[in-house]
Amino acid sequence: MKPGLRVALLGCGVVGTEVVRLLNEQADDLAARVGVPLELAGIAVRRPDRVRAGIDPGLLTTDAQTLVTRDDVDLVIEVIGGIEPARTLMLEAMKTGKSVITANKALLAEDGATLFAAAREYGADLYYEASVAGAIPLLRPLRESLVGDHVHRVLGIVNGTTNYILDQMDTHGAGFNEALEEAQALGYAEADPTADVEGFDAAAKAAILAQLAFHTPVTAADVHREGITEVSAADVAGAQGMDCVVKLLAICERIPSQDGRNGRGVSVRVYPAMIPRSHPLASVREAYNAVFVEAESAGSLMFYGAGAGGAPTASAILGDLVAVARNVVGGTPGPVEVTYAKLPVLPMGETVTRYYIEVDVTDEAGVLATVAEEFARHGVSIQAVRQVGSGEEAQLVVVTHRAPDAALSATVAGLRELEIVRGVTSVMRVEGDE
Ligand SMILES: NC(=O)C1=CN([C@@H]2O[C@H](COP(=O)(O)OP(=O)(O)OC[C@H]3O[C@@H](n4cnc5c(N)ncnc54)[C@H](O)[C@@H]3O)[C@@H](O)[C@H]2O)C=CC1
Ligand SMILES: N[C@@H](CC=O)C(=O)O
Ligand code: NA
Repeated sequence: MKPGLRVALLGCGVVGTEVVRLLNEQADDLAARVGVPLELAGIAVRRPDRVRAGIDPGLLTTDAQTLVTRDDVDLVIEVIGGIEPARTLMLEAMKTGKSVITANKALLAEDGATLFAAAREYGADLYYEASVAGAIPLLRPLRESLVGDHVHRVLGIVNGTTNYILDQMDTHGAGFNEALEEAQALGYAEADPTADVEGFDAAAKAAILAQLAFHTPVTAADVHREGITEVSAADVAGAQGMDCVVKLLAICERIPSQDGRNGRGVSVRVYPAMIPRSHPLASVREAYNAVFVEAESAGSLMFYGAGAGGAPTASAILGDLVAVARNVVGGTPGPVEVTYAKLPVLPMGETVTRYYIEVDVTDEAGVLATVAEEFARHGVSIQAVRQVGSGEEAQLVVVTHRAPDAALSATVAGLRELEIVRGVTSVMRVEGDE
């Protein structure tokens, strides 16, 4: 057989361990698929003394910098996570002509431009399927299969940890912290789970998706982000009362304009929202992910599968590894990102959404009219309103029609100022309906 391609692995945690296992277990098949064997040249770790079953201790090093620049290394897999030293290591690898495979959405969403520029400059491949929606082939379809189409919208559940937590709260009445601990134990959560529960992880993925879908530069800082830490048992119960379920959604939309096909700009946002139980996303349980892509000619496509966890993520990495290795063997580099469209990312206030609002009110004549007037004052049309309880317990539950988010939040602020309002107890956007 021809000489093999030598692979450096950076990081050997939840995902890295599974990458090593698959590389070992599937060595013969991978060699047959690529045309040459793939051999592990070294594994950069922080704690080399830790016992790692099935891993040759002779491969371990704490010197990642030297590993990525070694002459006998052809390809680099980065599964350390975070911004530094991951960025420097990947840049060093590409500078020395090595292609890179990464699962690092945080870095791609913060400074993908630098990485893509280096890939272009040094003729290296940069593949990152594992960075969004774990095992689900989603980036390659956007990057290759759909690159001849015109994508209007990408919408879905892209964070396994938060979906696991919300699912446990909905189906078992579990508490937030208890469900988060389970998700961590199952290997779904980021090293710092704040990235999951505050929506940073989903926002990074939304930025990557929007950039690919709309061929326009989008970074994590452009994404409107709300996490699930404020989602209470009462919100979940409120959703159940509406025959809805709460999901953390990532939504990337091209906002139409009167003139011009590209649209006025794009809206990229992440927030918990109610969706009807009849919606396909409502049945996405545990740490699964699901994403709809709506494109002009292809129509609506749905991608579903394991969005987190060591083995599923390693599957996406191995897929990229084989693709990149084939490119190296064939001497044909993979696709290079283009962000020619330069569409503005529109402020959240201009995005059109719907709200579900629960208001504690004094139970007296004219209250409904006063509340309705506040909505009207901001040009927000009410779709449905009902009173729950009476006397001290009186509550109005209002669901609006679609309106600019700025008008909806101004309405909520106005409601809080009304004398007859004792408190606004739940505010949540409603998606997947109307
Ligand atoms: N766990 C999951 O379900 C998924 C993770 N990812 C991404 O994959 C990457 C890795 O995630 P996990 O494996 O879950 O994290 P992890 O925290 O389990 O593993 C990261 C490993 O890198 C090591 N490390 C950190 N700095 C290092 C350095 N300078 N040199 C050598 N080793 C270093 C850590 O000691 C740790 O063992 C992250 O970018 C994450 O966002 C992507 C999709 C799913
Ligand atoms: N922490 C992430 C891991 C995959 O990207 C998640 O929970 O989805
Ligand atoms: Na993926």
